Formats: sequence, C-alpha cells, structure tokens
Amino acid sequence: MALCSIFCPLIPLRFRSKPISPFLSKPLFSLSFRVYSSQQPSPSTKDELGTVSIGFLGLGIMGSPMAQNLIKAGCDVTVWNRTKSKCDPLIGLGAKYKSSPEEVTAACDLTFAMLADPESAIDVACGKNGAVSGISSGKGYVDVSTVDAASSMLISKQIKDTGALFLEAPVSGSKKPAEDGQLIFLTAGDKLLYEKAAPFLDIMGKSRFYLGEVGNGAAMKLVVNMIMGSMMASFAEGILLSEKVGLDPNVLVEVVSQGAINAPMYSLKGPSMIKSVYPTAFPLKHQQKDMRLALGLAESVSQSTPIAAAANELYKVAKSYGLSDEDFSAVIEALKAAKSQKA
Ligand SMILES: NC(=O)C1=CN([C@@H]2O[C@H](COP(=O)(O)OP(=O)(O)OC[C@H]3O[C@@H](n4cnc5c(N)ncnc54)[C@H](OP(=O)(O)O)[C@@H]3O)[C@@H](O)[C@H]2O)C=CC1
Ligand SMILES: O=CCCC(=O)O
Repeated sequence: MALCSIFCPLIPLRFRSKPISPFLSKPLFSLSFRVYSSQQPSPSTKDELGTVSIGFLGLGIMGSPMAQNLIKAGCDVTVWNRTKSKCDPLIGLGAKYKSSPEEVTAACDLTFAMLADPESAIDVACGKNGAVSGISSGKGYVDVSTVDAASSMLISKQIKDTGALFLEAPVSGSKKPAEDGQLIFLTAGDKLLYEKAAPFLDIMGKSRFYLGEVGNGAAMKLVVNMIMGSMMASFAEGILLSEKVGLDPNVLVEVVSQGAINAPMYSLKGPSMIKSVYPTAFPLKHQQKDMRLALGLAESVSQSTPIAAAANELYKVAKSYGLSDEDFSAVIEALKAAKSQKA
C-alpha cells in the first residue's frame, strides 16, 4: 500500500492550531525557516490508517504506550522487543509479532524504533537481523530514540543505502504524555517520510517540528534534555537547602509553582522527591546518557556548558549509588549522600 494516499497536507512555516478538521486548520503564526509544527489530529480515517502496515521496535517505558496508541487508533501494528514478554500485552490488543527487526521491516511499510541509547539504536537498525536487512525502497524507518547526531547519521546512511527513507524523530515528553498521545516530535531527515509519517506522529503526539537535515532533531532533543537535567539538579539542591535551613520544602514547591520559574516538572516530581520516592517515568540512566551526549555536542562546537557539566557529575554519582533505573529525580540522592559523607 502506498503511504502517500494517507498523508496530511503540511503547511510550511506555520504552526497549525488544534483543528476541528486538519484540512481546515488555520495557521496561527510563523516559525523560523525550515521549522514546521502542527497539532493533531490526523486527517485519516481509522480505515485509511489501517491500510499502512506499521512496525514498532522497542517496547520500553515509551515504546509500549506509543505502540498501544497506534493500535487503539486502528493501525495495523507489528511489534518486536528484545525481551519478548513486553510484546505480549500489545499482542493481546491486536498487534502482530515478528521475531527480529529484520522481519518487522520486511513486513511493514513504516517502522518506528524506540531504543535505549545510541548503541542499541545502531544495533537494532544495522546489526545482525537488524532493520536494514529487511527494509527496501518504498519503505520508511523513523527512529524516535534519543541518540547523538553521529549515530543518527550512521543509521540514516545504512537505511537510505537500501533505497528506503529515514527520519529521526526523538520525542519531548515522558511516560504520561506517551500514554496520552501528547508527545512532541523533533524530526529531521527525509521530508517525504515526514509527510507520510505525519498521521501516525499525530496519533502519538500533540505537535511535531521538522528541523531539516538528519542530526538537527537529535541536537534539539539533546539541548532540551541538557536544560532539563540541569534544572532537575538545581531543583534538588533547592529542596535540600530549604530543608536544611528549616523551611518546609512542600511550601518551596508551592512558591515555585506560582512564580516565573514554574515548570510542570517541579510540581509533578517535587512532592515525591521530598518523600524520597522516585517512580520511574524517565530513567536516571537515560538522563545521564543525554547529559553526556549533550556535553559531547557542546564540545564539538567549543560551547562552554559548565552548569550541565556539573549536573552530569551528579547523575554519575547517582548511578554509582545504584539509582540508574529510578526516575531521574533520584539525582537528589547524590546530594544527600554528599551531605551525609561530610557530616
Ligand atoms: N522515559 C522517558 O521519559 C523518555 C525517554 N526518551 C528516550 O526514549 C528512549 C527509550 O526510553 P524508555 O522507553 O524510557 O527506555 P526503557 O529503558 O524503558 O526501554 C529501552 C528499550 O530499548 C531496548 N533495548 C535496550 N538495549 C537494547 C539492545 N542492546 N538491543 C535491543 N534492544 C535494546 C529495551 O529492550 P528490553 O525491554 O529488552 O530491555 C527497551 O525496549 C531512550 O532513548 C530515552 O532516552 C525520550 C523521551 C522521554
Ligand atoms: O527524554 C526525556 C524527556 C522527558 C520529558 O520531556 O519530560
């Protein structure tokens, strides 16, 4: 089935409003050159969506709800995950299963990949029985993992050498936005694939940006997460300092929520951080990976990033305390440990 029968018309240089009908949506304001953004929903009917076969590789915290939303929207979804048991709930919802990335891309028109890090994204795409082995001209590969630009370019080259199209599309937004179909896609690569994938991105997300050449989406994602990681480390310091000087940290969270530095992250994570519980939405190991990759990006252009470098050290300490799989807000434990060591 040709994908082009279902893609939505995109309006260059515009931010489209949340539409009643996507074909009728009005441009709100211009964004900078080469940047596109739109909001859902897609123009396609459930029947049209089901005519494109979709592959999904990687069913972790993010991949599972993303694939689930595609299935619930009526898409024909085939899944694969290294640990097969994570496929079972999706198979229960109607997904098909293949036993390797190669088989998925061979069977599907369009394949999404949501892997942990550069190593796994490269291995699943380019390794033995990887996606590259099964993909071919007329198909598309959309990597939504958070990786560095060089890894994304490597995957892109191997995919495109087969004649298939490639799009990088890392996401902003965590577990809950993934469940709610409210992710923000930061895409770059083949514009035609961006257009073809748009109806599916719009099922999983609330907005999408097209940023041009492969590497730009990865870079944007790393800059965003570098800021987020530094914000969280600073917030952790503030919570502990407020406690140490005899303030109620819950009041601090409330004060912050009413002022100019308000961020949903603080209100969401603050109360549990004060209780020293860290239910995992974004694993700390992935936040440290993103700090590391962002610092590499900064170094590649000789940009000074001392705040991020200091925050990265805290995430490394937290990892060394066995907190890799806790939520990244557990970085506060690294500061507590430092405090108790000195005491
Ligand atoms: N959680 C979040 O809030 C967000 C995460 N991200 C990014 O999305 C990506 C996925 O994150 P998330 O879902 O949280 O991570 P998880 O750790 O929950 O899932 C990672 C996925 O990668 C797979 N994987 C890991 N290593 C390998 C390997 N060597 N070969 C094959 N598959 C492998 C895992 O398979 P298995 O099940 O077998 O372990 C799993 O499917 C990361 O790049 C992360 O930085 C982006 C936005 C938000
Ligand atoms: O990469 C993870 C991002 C988490 C978020 O945007 O809330």
